[in-house]
Amino acid sequence: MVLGAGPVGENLADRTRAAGLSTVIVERELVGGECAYWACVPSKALLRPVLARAEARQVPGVREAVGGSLAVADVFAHRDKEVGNWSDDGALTWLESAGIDLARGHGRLVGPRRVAVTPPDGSGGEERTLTARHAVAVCTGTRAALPDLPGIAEARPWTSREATSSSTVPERLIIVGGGVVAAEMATAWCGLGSRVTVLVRGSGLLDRIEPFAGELVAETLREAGAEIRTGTSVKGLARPGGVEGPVTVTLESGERLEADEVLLATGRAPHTADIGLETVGLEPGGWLTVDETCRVTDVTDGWLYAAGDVNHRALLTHQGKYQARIAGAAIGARARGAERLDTGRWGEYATTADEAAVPQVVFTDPEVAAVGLTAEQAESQGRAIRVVDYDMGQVEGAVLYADGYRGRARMVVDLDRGHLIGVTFVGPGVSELLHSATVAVAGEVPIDRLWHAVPSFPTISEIWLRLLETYRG
Ligand SMILES: Cc1cc2nc3c(=O)[nH]c(=O)nc-3n(C[C@H](O)[C@H](O)[C@H](O)COP(=O)(O)OP(=O)(O)OC[C@H]3O[C@@H](n4cnc5c(N)ncnc54)[C@H](O)[C@@H]3O)c2cc1C
Ligand SMILES: NC(=O)c1ccc[n+]([C@@H]2O[C@H](COP(=O)([O-])OP(=O)(O)OC[C@H]3O[C@@H](n4cnc5c(N)ncnc54)[C@H](O)[C@@H]3O)[C@@H](O)[C@H]2O)c1
Repeated sequence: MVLGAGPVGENLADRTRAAGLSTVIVERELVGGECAYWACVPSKALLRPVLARAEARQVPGVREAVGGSLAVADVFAHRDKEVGNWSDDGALTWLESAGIDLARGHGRLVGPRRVAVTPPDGSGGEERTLTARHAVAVCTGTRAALPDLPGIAEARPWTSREATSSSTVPERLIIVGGGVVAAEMATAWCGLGSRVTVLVRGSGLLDRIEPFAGELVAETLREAGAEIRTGTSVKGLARPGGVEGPVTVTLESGERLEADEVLLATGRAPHTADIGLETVGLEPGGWLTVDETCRVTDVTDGWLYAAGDVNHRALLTHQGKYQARIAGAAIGARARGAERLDTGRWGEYATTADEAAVPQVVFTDPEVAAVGLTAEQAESQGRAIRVVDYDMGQVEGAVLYADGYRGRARMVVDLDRGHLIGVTFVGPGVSELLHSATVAVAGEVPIDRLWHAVPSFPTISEIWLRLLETYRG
């Protein structure tokens, strides 16, 4: 039984079906989850035109043709199409073809292996209790975590949901936060025509990635007209004129800023407060701690699993789906009576990539793509490393891609193991470079062998050659 039909729940259900188990998935909103309707998909649909225009403006001969503003109505219409107009009809067809049953409603554990499903209000359905023969997998994802600010209810701030689904461009938009949602939404709404101000509590954007990435994104946002204020905390919100009026943001310094909307991009909280964890001896409301097969620790008989955002290992769709593939296979194998699974490092039933090779692309202008450890993270783990940086603007393929290409790459080499443990790129078009780095890190490809992986001329991939040449001296 799978609780939550986001990308992770869907994949886990698919894998347990493939393992021959009858599978039911419980979903209280839309099959497809946050990712499909209010996160990855709509945000990328809003960002793609902004990034395409930014790149085209760096190509002589094309620059002049794309000088104007975006056709925002077309951008929104395309976004709406990509999210199926917030209908899950397509996903239902897939569930049926995969042989997965759907129970619509809010799922809540009511004891070991038992889940009560409360149908949505007004559906006329009745609560029923389902019992799993083998396992229950919690894939309930997250919601926006909002700070406890005075005036927040009255101010009706945007969360990631409104920021990805709005079809109105606010004239002035304040974004609170400096993480991935803040950076991407600043890029999107600035490109769509809002005057954007980003209020960052810390010293810069994207502080979990190599510092040069956030610095270049901030520089580009500033050039596009956004204001990025670092070391700035918010004390309160207000919307004195009611819903139609502007919102006021009061800073710790006492300064007041006014905007038409304010987006709080201040992190995520797990959907675990109301799923009956207390009925199986777990604390409600927190992230679920799991082992390498995504089995929740401290549950007698090991029937409870948690995959995706809810276990807080890596809040990314692709990484959650990876966990789902492994957890689904482990549930299937254990149901067949397997007593020992290969859960060793990089074993068939181990989510090893979660700690060794998590890739992430941030779709800002320019794009940021990173996998594995930053230099600082590697050092704090006490690894003997060598860091190699290269200016991507010196690579012929990059210069041909965008006139005046600005970007940088870093590889972190583990000197004891002789392979890469982290790679970061920032620059136009780097998102499609990332998988080469992921293969090198997850495959632990010896750095001497990478020397024989020859990148084509003249592509941006020649950054690999430049990094390796610099390393070899
Ligand atoms: C603005 C934004 C942009 C993002 N962009 C990207 C991106 O480009 N790439 C990327 O990899 N990641 C991105 N992410 C992160 C990504 O959205 C999450 O990692 C991903 O959605 C996690 O999938 P999930 O299945 O674990 O959870 P979710 O997608 O949150 O799905 C959980 C599902 O469970 C349901 N549910 C919850 N509780 C219950 C219950 N009690 N009973 C029944 N159903 C329940 C929910 O209704 C939901 O459908 C983004 C996040 C945000 C906020
Ligand atoms: N392209 C992608 O892969 C993508 C895109 C969007 C989101 N995501 C995922 O979604 C997750 C959530 O993203 P996010 O940006 O909401 O969270 P985040 O944790 O990345 O960033 C939250 C930011 O809010 C700040 N913050 C927290 N509390 C605050 C407060 N009270 N006042 C001011 N600032 C405060 C933090 O300092 C941080 O800068 C991320 O983990 C990310 O991996 C991924």
